[in-house]
Amino acid sequence: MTTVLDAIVAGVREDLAVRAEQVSLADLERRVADAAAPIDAEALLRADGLSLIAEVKRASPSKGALAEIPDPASLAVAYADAGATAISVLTEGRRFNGSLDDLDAVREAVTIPVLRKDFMVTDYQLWEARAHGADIILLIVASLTDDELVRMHTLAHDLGMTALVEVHDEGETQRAVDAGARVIGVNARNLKTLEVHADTFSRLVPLIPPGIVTVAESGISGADDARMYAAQGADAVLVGEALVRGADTSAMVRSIVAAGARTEPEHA
Ligand SMILES: O=C(O)c1ccccc1NCC(=O)[C@H](O)[C@H](O)COP(=O)(O)O
Repeated sequence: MTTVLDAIVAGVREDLAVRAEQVSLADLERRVADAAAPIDAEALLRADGLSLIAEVKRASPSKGALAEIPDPASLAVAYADAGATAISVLTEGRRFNGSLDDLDAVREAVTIPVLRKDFMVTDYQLWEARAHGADIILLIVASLTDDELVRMHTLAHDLGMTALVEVHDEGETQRAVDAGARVIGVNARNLKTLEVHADTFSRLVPLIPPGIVTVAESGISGADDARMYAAQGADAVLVGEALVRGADTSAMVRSIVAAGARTEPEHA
């Protein structure tokens, strides 16, 4: 049966083939050589307190249109000024209405780490991410073989980027750990069914060895959820919809950051 994730990845591969015709890998390699050095996002996410990765998200397969975001750079600046640790930029065009232009605009506008959030299935996309200034890339375990996961994780680190390795069940968590992941994102949204289960993080976090940075992703609606994940030991939360739909984005960022700062992990 074709899942939502399969359908997204099929579209990503088609769009990628077009871009690869226009910009060669050699061109990307030259741009990477000239690019500013990436920021060590892993170290920032590892720091005390709960970090917030705030997402620029216009639309999604689960909810359709969320927000127009005509100026992603000013949204990113608002996130950064209010205390976000990093900015996530969705660059997939068909379902999320994002682009590499959004990534460029955000990269230009902020000095904190930027995550290229996309469905990475080839090495080319990693070079592309770095050429466009990304400090972090997403590797979704469900859409990669073990060999691809290890190879792309290694390449991301060789390019100086942090790899956010995303899982949503026990098997994927083990695969991420075996691949040497240093930052694991536990996605409460099952990307095959789009169902969100808020208990996914607490179920999977015991399987993640100490020392690996953990990020709770999806379905986070505000400070109460952030407090809950901080108490369960999350190092960071990744929030999209609640921020782009909220009436006062800066206030919501500040409240999430403050909630995490005041919460001790339950096992501490
Ligand atoms: O958001 C979706 O509907 C979605 C569907 C299929 C694949 C990925 C999807 N989202 C990507 C994300 O991981 C989220 O944008 C991110 O975790 C933020 O989630 P939220 O705060 O719930 O917007």
